Amino acid sequence: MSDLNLEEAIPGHLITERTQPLHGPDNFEPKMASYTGRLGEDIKGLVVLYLGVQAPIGVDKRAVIKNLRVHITDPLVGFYDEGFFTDINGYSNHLIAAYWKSKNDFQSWQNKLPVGWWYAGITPGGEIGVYWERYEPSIDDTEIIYSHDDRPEGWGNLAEKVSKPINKHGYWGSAQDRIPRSQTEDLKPTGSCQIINPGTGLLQVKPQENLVILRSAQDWSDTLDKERTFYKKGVEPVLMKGMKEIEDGLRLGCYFNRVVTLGDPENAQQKTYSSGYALPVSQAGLMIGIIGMGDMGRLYARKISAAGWKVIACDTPEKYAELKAEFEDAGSLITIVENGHLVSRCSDYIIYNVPAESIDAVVKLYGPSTKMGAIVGGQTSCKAPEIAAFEAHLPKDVEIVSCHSLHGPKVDSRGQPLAIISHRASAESTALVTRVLACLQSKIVHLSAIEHDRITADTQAVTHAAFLSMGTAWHANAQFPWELERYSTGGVENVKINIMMRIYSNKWHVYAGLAILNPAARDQIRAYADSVTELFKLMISHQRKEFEERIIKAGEAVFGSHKGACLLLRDEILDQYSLAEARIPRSERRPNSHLSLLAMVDCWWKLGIVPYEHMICETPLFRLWLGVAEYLYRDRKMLEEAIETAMEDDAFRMDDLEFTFAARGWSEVVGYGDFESYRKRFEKVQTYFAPRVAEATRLGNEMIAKIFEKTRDGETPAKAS
Ligand SMILES: NC(=O)C1=CN([C@@H]2O[C@H](COP(=O)(O)OP(=O)(O)OC[C@H]3O[C@@H](n4cnc5c(N)ncnc54)[C@H](OP(=O)(O)O)[C@@H]3O)[C@@H](O)[C@H]2O)C=CC1
Ligand SMILES: O=C(O)C(=O)Cc1ccc(O)cc1
Repeated sequence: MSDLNLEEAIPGHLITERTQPLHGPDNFEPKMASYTGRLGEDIKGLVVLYLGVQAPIGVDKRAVIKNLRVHITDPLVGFYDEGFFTDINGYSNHLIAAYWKSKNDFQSWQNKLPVGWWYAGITPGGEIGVYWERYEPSIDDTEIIYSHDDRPEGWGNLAEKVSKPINKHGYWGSAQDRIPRSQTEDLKPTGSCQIINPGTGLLQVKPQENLVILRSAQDWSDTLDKERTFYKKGVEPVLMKGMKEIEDGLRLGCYFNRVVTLGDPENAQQKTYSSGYALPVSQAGLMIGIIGMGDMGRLYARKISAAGWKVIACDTPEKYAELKAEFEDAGSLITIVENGHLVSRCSDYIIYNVPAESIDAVVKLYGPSTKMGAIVGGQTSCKAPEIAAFEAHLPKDVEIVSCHSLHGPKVDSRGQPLAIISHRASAESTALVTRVLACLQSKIVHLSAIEHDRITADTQAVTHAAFLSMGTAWHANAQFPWELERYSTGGVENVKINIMMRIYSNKWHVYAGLAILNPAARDQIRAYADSVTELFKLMISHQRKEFEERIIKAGEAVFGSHKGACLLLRDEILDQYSLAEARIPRSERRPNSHLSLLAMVDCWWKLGIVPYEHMICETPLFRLWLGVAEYLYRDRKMLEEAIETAMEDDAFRMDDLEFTFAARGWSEVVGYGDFESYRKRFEKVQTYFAPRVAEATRLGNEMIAKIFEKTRDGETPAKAS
């Protein structure tokens, strides 16, 4: 090709001194000619708009398309075309692709139209949906390449002319080399893809910076006989196979790809184009390591790989074959290896998902194998020992960015808090971790390790201590609470029973680790046991005045500033999720002393904790626990009944006695830092309740999903009465 006098692919006025390396071999000469469209030098940036209408096949979309078309056929629109395709979910789509030469032109066009014109008449939840994808690439973010010099395509239709054969094509990475900005920037992605739901059925997706958007087209309308047969039989099937592969090809780095035929189904042209949204090469190339493939490791591996990142994972060597069979199916982006050394040496970002009490030993074992310059984090619920292990055993060139999903593995991660702890890391590496974990669609909270442990001591450890104590007390009294009339009273009792069962259905080490290893947690659990004991003593000695005053004072301190605010929970929802066979009508319900809740509020008051301030790290269980406490304290009648019952009614006395023993017992075990005694206490109760765990888990999941679905959809909770 050297005799063809190749033109530089980057337009002359955008050439600058290159500081980034080219991807091709030195003195590369393309084997065949390609051309580019030359846009006018006055063009500083473009606006691209894909306007789509989507509906099940057979549904008439014509009226909606007509409404869009009316406004697209406007002289301010530089170029547009229309086409159709069936998407990966089997819906039929009509797609208008429109291009403007400047933001000003686009804005002038937009200003003529009423707000929301393009979805006017669309009913949320109806059969027809519309989408609006707008991109505003600056001119040095664009490139065009053609195999022929007489077939403009896409924004190439805005060009003044077509070049002579160009120099940068025919090698891997050449597309990036043709983009003017790649002369001085590596075009690595920054930020994270975000999905925002502003309500009213609209969903906004904001991709990270440096997303690759491409339109590639084929036009066989001029082919005849042999050439057409060659295209139809030899080229198109292979092309379509490739298109299919990248259509659901996050593993190849492509968010999605659509193959559009120009025209409409009744009048299809002999032209197709595909429009794809790809991750930059660097994302596809990164390897995410997971050490520990238990409940949380699996959740992370599945979500991260589904978002297009390559994952390499291990658990203990005995589980290698079983995990390999489970995760390495065709097309999977997950590779299973025998041990953490193999994960560590090739991963760019490693997440330890192992029990908290073994974090030091596991990091000590695999940490030295960590790839140079990698990022390492952990999922354990208490950060002090995890960070200490990283500092002790990781090479100094390794960065540390930890995380903590504040929910169990069976809870939908969307909208739940996710703590990111950037401990020893550049802003870039923290951003990378944030981008990888964006696939969980959680609410990201950036905290230091110390802040994290202080807050979670309250949101998690004390909450768990209360429910653990309930289970221990019911077991000590040989009761299944849902079989007893006095606990078949709906609302608050349902929460107590379901959450108690939920905790005992989980692994003991999860709760032991976060309570025993977090010094703040130990102190708070002790304070809770003290509150339980002191209130119980006032109850059995009938010191009503002191008891009542204490309850009211604590309630004022904790809930006083939230009087007008919305309640976190509602009885109607909680009532639905009961393990009991018979439900007692609300009017006939026997009040409870609610010692566990009164002591919780008393403990918050004594420790000066305002639990609402910790909502940034709320777990589903904490939200429920605070929700029922709030519910009790803001319903004057219910609180008075609880005080009356605590003082005068012996029906709950035995339960409250055992609850007091249990709270002190758990506090002691945690105080001694005794994992083995913790395990024994936990498993004894776990075994007792095991027969009903499956059903309780289902109910608990439904209850949590319902409550969080309401919150996520922005529905206002009940107003306080
Ligand atoms: N479950 C939850 O609700 C949440 C848990 N967390 C935290 O996340 C971490 C993981 O919890 P979770 O997934 O629930 O616990 P799991 O017990 O389900 O998973 C931990 C896994 O790590 C494995 N493991 C232990 N040692 C090694 C090793 N040397 N190499 C590779 N794998 C190893 C364990 O194997 P084995 O069992 O054979 O020892 C187990 O399969 C814990 O620190 C927990 O506190 C955080 C948020 C929520
Ligand atoms: O919601 C809770 O408190 C749970 O029980 C689930 C859980 C357990 C451990 C964590 O570190 C985070 C969440």
